[in-house]
Amino acid sequence: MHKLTQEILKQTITKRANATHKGDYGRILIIGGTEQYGGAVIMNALAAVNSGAGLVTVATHPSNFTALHSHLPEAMVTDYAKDLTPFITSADVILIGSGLGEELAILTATLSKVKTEQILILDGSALTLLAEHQLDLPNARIVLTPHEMEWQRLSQIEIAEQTPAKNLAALATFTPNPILVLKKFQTEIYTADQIFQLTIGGPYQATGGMGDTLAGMIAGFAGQFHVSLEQAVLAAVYAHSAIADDLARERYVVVPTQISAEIPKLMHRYAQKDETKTKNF
Ligand SMILES: NC(=O)C1=CN([C@@H]2O[C@H](COP(=O)(O)OP(=O)(O)OC[C@H]3O[C@@H](n4cnc5c(N)ncnc54)[C@H](O)[C@@H]3O)[C@@H](O)[C@H]2O)[C@@H](O)CC1
Ligand SMILES: Nc1ncnc2c1ncn2[C@@H]1O[C@H](COP(=O)(O)OP(=O)(O)O)[C@@H](O)[C@H]1O
Ligand SMILES: [Mg+2]
Repeated sequence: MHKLTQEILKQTITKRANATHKGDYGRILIIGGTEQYGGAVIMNALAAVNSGAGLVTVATHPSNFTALHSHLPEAMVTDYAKDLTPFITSADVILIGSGLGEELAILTATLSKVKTEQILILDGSALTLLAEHQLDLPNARIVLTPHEMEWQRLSQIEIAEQTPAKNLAALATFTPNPILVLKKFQTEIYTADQIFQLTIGGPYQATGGMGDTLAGMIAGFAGQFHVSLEQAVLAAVYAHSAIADDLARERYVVVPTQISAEIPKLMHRYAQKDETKTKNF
């Protein structure tokens, strides 16, 4: 198992070229947020925009539009119950599932429209629905972001039995082969043949919305950095907990929206690598 270090951020976060525009930094479509769980997509979107995503559209229940815009006027919105085909077609990255609740039809319609070259991140309720209804994954570049209970539902491996060998074997049964971000204390990231472990982060992150924030960061990094999907995912996972650790030096708990507010500062430090060699992150 490879331990993740800040090297992943040094390798991934680079200075932006001057002659670029929002179209160069990823078109992200976020789908989720029932009436009850609107906060989940707000946290996805806050994280994606603060990670540098060029254009973010949120397809959600209309009751969430005003709250989303009051937090984030940068995001566009659409009703998730309408035909999302044009939004799906034009997206580089689709993140579906945070706060999606029981909206199975929205999930299956999305899975049927995703194209091979697109990045599809499945989080939260999408993972539970996948497991409950034994849905097939579409042919796309897929990232699964379950916590241990969601992975138990998907893999049928009890939490106490979730060893690296068993997790890899379960992952091999998925087609196409996804990247698995198994979230917990010391999150593990599984690719087809390698396992990476996060050794930073801690229980000050145990707040609802922390995973929604991570999913938005993965979307933002994957849409923006021209590195492998695996590298973008690893960098987002590391950055999320590096910020939490830094904030936790002066806080008992770190809340998800505080993490999003700090993302541009962390990215700035890594883009200025040579001036920050002595800093913690
Ligand atoms: N403000 C919001 O709108 C929020 C919406 N959320 C959404 O709510 C839906 C349900 O997600 P939940 O995760 O709450 O519910 P789940 O029922 O999927 O999982 C939570 C259960 O798993 C158990 N568990 C065991 N190991 C765990 C681990 N390592 N990490 C987390 N839980 C573990 C918990 O004790 C709990 O009983 C998702 O779609 C999620 O995105 C949550 O993100 C919370 C915040
Ligand atoms: N004790 C802990 N130590 C380190 N990280 C934690 C701890 N508890 C939670 N986290 C992190 O917080 C996030 C929680 O994700 P998740 O359960 O999906 O949250 P939510 O769905 O409420 O947004 C994951 O990234 C997880 O690794
Ligand atoms: Mg979650």
